[in-house]
Formats: sequence, C-alpha cells, structure tokens
Amino acid sequence: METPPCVLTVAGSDSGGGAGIQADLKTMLALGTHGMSVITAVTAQNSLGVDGFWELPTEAVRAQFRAVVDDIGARAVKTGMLASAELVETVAELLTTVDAPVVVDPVGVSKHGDALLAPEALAVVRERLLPVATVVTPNLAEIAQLTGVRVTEEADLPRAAEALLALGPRWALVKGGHLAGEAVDLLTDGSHEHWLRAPRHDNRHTHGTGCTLASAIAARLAHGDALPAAVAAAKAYVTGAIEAGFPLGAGIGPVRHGFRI
Ligand SMILES: Nc1ncnc2c1ncn2[C@@H]1O[C@H](COP(=O)(O)OP(=O)(O)O)[C@@H](O)[C@H]1O
Ligand SMILES: Cc1ncc(COP(=O)(O)OP(=O)(O)O)c(N)n1
Repeated sequence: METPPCVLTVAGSDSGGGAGIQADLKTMLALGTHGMSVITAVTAQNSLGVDGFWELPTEAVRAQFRAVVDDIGARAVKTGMLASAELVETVAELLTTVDAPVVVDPVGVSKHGDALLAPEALAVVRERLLPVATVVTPNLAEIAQLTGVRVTEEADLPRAAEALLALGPRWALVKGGHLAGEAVDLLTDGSHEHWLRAPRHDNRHTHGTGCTLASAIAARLAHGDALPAAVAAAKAYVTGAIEAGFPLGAGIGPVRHGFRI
C-alpha cells in the first residue's frame, strides 16, 4: 500500500470548518496528501465572524510538533494562525528542527476584521518566522502590517514583495485577492517574477481562501513540485474552490474544498 506524502499544518482551529486547520486538512486530502496538525489556538467561529479564541500552551504546541515530526516526518509544513508572540517564537524555533519547505501564511485578521494575532507578535513574525520561511503568502492587510507598504493597485505588488523579501523569506507570494478586477498575485524571489492571474469569481462565499491557497502550496511541495509550479497548481485549485464556494449560516460561506471530488 502506497503512503501519500505527509504535510503538516501548524494553525488555529475554525469551528465553522471553512478556514484554519479544517480548511488545511481538507485541502491536503483533496490534493492527494496525508494532512497532520499542530493546533495553536481554538476559535469559536462561524459564517458571521470569530466570537473568541483560546491559545494552547507552548508546551502543548511543542508536544504536538515533536510527536508528528519525530515519528512520521513531514515533506512540507504550512503555518497559519499563531495568535501570540510567544507562540510565534515557539513555532519559529521548532521549524528550524525540520528539514522541509515551510509555507508561512502570516494570518493577522479574519475576513470579518477579527484580530487573530496579537499586535506585539508582529515584530516576532518579522524577526523570527519570516527568516525560516520558504515562501510567505500575505494578503493586502498583512502586507501593510508587516512592511508598512499600502497596496492599492497591481503596480504596487512588486514593491510589497521587495519589502517582504528584505525580512528573509526565500520567496514572497503577495496576494491581490482584495484588489478590484482580476485576481492577481505576484510570486518572486527577487530574481524571478511569476504573475498569477485568474478571473475574479463574483461569489461572496470565500471564507478560507488564504488558508486554502497556502495549504495547497504545501501539498504540492510535498509531492515534489518546485515552488513556482506548486504555487501555479495551488492557484488553480483555490480558484476552482472559490468558484464553487457555497452558502452556509447567515454570513460568508466557505470555499468548496471538495469541488474536484
Ligand atoms: N473572488 C475571487 N475570485 C478569484 N480569486 C480570488 C477571489 N478572492 C481571492 N482570490 C484569490 O484567492 C487567493 C487568496 O487570496 P486572499 O483572498 O487575498 O487571501 P486571504 O484569505 O488571506 O485574505 C489569491 O490567489 C487571490 O487572488
Ligand atoms: C483559525 C483561523 N485561521 C485563519 C483564519 C483566516 O483565514 P483565511 O483563509 O485568511 O480566510 P478568511 O478568514 O479571510 O476568510 C481564520 N478565519 N481562522
């Protein structure tokens, strides 16, 4: 019996199932990998927003990480909601002990504007987490938080990517998902630029887009893709999942992770 490539997500739980750990594991399954998780925080969340969250102790995060990595191993790791400066510091240190590409989704706020990262953690993300990232995947709000660069149009994306690369990740994928018009993202390592374009789907049910894209990149990396190919495949997957996003509850529904199944 063949074992699928193993991928690890280090992120928060979304009780509504559209983002966070739940989105990550569904994406990993949809892309033919075995998903594993280190839970950093538990949110009480639904289609209307985040009612509250509770962080796990750093000891619990360390224990989950070691349990998975020391026995099973991971071919790629994705990080999402890390909640506090202490947890960012802990995860950054743990990542130095694994020999695998690391996709950092620097989750700052949810689509509804709920803060998922303490303000004092931003400096630790810049100084400790980004230097160990193979690729960092911020949205427009996260670019502004991390670099101070305000992206209002596509032409601003190269400057945003340059500011991120100065913080140490190998690649930056700056997402223009919240700009008007085409859904355009820029991937660059400072030497090569890859523009990723997709039609904007006029579907309000887009909860979990960022988590899904980052997990899909990690899944493709685990299959052995080079980074630009992994990002292109992940963009195609998230675009299809957004097009098929469905209503749930009274607010914003999730992308459809199983749209290819
Ligand atoms: N309505 C949409 N139609 C097609 N692609 C979209 C749409 N909204 C976002 N995207 C794409 O989804 C991915 C995630 O981006 P984004 O929504 O900006 O992330 P986040 O969830 O972190 O805010 C990006 O590739 C972006 O271009
Ligand atoms: C637990 C948890 N983690 C991350 C997010 C943000 O997810 P994202 O994919 O950016 O989706 P939106 O919240 O922007 O729809 C979250 N909400 N919860």
